[in-house]
Amino acid sequence: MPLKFPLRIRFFTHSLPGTHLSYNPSSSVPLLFRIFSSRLNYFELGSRINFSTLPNRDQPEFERRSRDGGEIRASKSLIEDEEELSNWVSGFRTGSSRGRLTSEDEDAGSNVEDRSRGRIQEKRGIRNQVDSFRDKRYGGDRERGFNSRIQGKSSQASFDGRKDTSFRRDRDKEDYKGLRKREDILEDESSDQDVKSLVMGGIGDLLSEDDEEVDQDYEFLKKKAVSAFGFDKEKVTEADKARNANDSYLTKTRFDQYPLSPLSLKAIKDAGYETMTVVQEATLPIILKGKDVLAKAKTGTGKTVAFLLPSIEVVVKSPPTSPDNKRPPILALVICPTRELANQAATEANTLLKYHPSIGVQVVIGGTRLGLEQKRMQTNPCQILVATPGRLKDHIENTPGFATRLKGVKVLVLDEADHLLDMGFRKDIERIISAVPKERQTFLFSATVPEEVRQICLVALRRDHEFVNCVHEGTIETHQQVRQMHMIASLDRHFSLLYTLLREHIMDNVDYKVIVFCTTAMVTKLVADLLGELNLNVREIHSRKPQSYRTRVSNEFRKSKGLILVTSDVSARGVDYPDVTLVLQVGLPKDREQYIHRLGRTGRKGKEGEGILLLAPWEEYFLSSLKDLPITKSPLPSIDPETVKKVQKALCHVEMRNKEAAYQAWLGYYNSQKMIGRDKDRLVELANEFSRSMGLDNPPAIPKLILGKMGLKNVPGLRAK
Ligand SMILES: Nc1ncnc2c1ncn2[C@@H]1O[C@H](COP(=O)(O)OP(=O)(O)OP(=O)(O)O)[C@@H](O)[C@H]1O
Repeated sequence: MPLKFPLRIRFFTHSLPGTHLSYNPSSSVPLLFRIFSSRLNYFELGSRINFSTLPNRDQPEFERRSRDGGEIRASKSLIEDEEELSNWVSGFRTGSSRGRLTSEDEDAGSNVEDRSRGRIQEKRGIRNQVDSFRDKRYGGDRERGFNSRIQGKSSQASFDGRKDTSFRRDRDKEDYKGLRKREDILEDESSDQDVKSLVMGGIGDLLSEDDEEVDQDYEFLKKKAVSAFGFDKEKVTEADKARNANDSYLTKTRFDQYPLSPLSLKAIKDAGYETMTVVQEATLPIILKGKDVLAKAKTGTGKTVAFLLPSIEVVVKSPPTSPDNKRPPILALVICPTRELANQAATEANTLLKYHPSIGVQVVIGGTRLGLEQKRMQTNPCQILVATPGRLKDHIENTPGFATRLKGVKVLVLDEADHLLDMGFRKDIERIISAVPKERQTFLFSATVPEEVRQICLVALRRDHEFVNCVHEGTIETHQQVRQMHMIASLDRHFSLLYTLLREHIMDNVDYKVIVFCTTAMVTKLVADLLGELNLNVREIHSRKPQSYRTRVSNEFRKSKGLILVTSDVSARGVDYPDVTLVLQVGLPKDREQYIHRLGRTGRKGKEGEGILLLAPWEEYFLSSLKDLPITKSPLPSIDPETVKKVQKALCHVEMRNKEAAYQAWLGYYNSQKMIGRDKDRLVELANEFSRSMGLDNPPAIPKLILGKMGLKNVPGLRAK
């Protein structure tokens, strides 16, 4: 077929430096997006081509690459939590959301339906998004060296489409305001899994892409790549492996070896940072040269300082703003996926700014009053702004003069970049990037940068950016000094096991500090209630708690010892709690990356730690995604009958409505997991097993509307109300 050949060529050239795959949605048959959305994920050409420009150095454990060609990942769950869903459902009932349900172009960002539809669109139109997004970044100038010169037409069309969408967005501003209110509650966008999974669960099946034709194309492309570049696998030397095994996060390089402001150096010294960490040493010289950077480095190895320090330098070197300027520019913009992380980054920035009194850091996050933030930004110095995406977008659209201030941005940072560029945040990030100048420096940092997200990263970065990878391919992404175990036990034993494991850990560690990760916010609440009933010293953090409470608990946990934090994924990434002795993950993590980030809450700064993943037998398949990590099977501790009784008794004291909410959230979460959600009968059997494990033989009834949205209407074993 004539169409196929050019598609292959274009796809292939995408991995070459300075080239760009173009995609014409009108002609590019489903075959192309099927290749992109599934196979390219595993097409590792990007990771195998090292365009290193650094001279050989044997000390730091990083490698640099030119931009490479991973591809777009399948999206994640999109609905934030039950509250959002039920709000939306009521909106639907009253007809207020109806327009959004049918309009393809609606772009209210936080609308549940938008998001769920977005997931399908991501699969189908992802190439479009990258093209049009890149158009924005490069001002629609197709002559900027991408091979889009050949394919400019289609991209221009999609750019026009975007203009249309933003026009509509303006038109619907009022409507949008109402939606933002709801989004505020959910500012930890896509961090809690609850009912955001509900709607998506039924969609998974539509997204299956196995197809013989795709297989053939994949093989063809792979062969071409290997023959063109003459190698099939990135070489990992013994020296690399030895360095990784050593796993030291500090280097011998001092900060004063670089041309940093003396006042910053003084603050660094006061903070007790003597030498640079690996990622700091690897990125600082490149950033100081003015380049964009995509950096991958293990958890807890100082990425925050790595991006803050050079950002501060940019601010220091910028001319001071006149006091008469009513809209002084924001010079550095740091985006973090969660509120806790944003607060933490701001605190670190303040540490580094100790001797720069005229430079101010402000934080804008959801869950606080917009008006207060507006006032703070207006009355205090605000050259550096740390924000979560939803709230930042809100300010862009609703705070007078804010958009003008953003025009001063010289540095844009995306912390946890892979997560921010994932589907849950993508629209907000697009909006934000379009609000800051194209002429800027951009830094993307994360402990995980899956191949399939790399392509998306390109939309924010300049063509000549550097990829700094401090985790060599072929070496492990987690810390050697963290002992990782998994345990497989039937659901009915999970609560007793959890209690037993915690008790044993407490007995062995006087200064214990444990984080228990649960699948959803409501399951987190249930587990926290249960452990509290069992007289363990617990705190809980998840998206259903008010922000003030979350900040308080987070600060308390940071400082304490002898405490267990039960949490959802709002604490999975970036949060720096020192000296965590154990991370216990109960149930299926959202994906491999989330497992790594959660585990990364222990073993920070070279310290030791322990990680346990507790799964049910039908969740065991997840382990195949961790097979390159040093995680071993652990025998189950024996549980004495007294413990079982004690746990059952404690469960009786947990409020019924919390159990009901946990059941519904559990069902929604696993419904969205492709492997489990596929077979609805089996899913419901498992959910009812979970219900029994809470002591409820009769599973709680679920509103019909919600069952409908989950695609679970009339599935035997469910009770509808
Ligand atoms: N040069 C340094 N020397 C010693 N400690 C440092 C240095 N730089 C940063 N730190 C400390 O290391 C700890 C971990 O840093 P940070 O939270 O930035 O890690 P991270 O790599 O961003 O982790 P994650 O991937 O989990 O987000 C922090 O307590 C920070 O203060």
